[in-house]
Amino acid sequence: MEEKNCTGILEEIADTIDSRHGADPSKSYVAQLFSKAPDGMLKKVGEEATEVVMAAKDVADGKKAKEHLVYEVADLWFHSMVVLSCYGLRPEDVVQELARREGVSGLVEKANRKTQAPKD
Ligand SMILES: N=c1c2ncn([C@@H]3O[C@H](COP(=O)(O)OP(=O)(O)OP(=O)(O)O)[C@@H](O)[C@H]3O)c2ncn1[C@@H]1O[C@H](COP(=O)(O)O)[C@@H](O)[C@H]1O
Repeated sequence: MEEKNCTGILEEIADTIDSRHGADPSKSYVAQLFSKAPDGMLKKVGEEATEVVMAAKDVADGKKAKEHLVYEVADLWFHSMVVLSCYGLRPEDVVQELARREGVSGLVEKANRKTQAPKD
């Protein structure tokens, strides 16, 4: 399979997800998730996050191959992207935030969070 640029593929999937607003839930899984928002949509993120933790443990214990973790993280990223789209946000917004943090020690960033966190 042709390897795609990471940001490019995230943007393409986000475009598809965005296009599902108002779509028929019987024809689109993303439209189904939007129709269950917020609770049903957000519940999936919690489930997928738990599955990532379990997959990582299984990989660490040698019970599962590393690809299993990749598979579960892909589910988590996908469901997180659905939530972003629901609130008018894009993966580019997340990448921009990560870029802003790049090179800043997590310890320094943590200390700054108290003064720089987004306002409620
Ligand atoms: N990347 C994904 C993607 N990753 C995972 N999933 C779905 O996310 C679900 C993962 O949740 P689970 O493992 O809990 O599976 P499940 O039990 O079937 O899910 P539920 O019935 O509990 O919702 C599965 O149904 C997967 O098929 C995805 N569904 C869609 N996409 C992308 O979204 C696009 C639009 O999808 P549609 O709106 O369905 O056309 C697709 O072209 C893809 O690019």
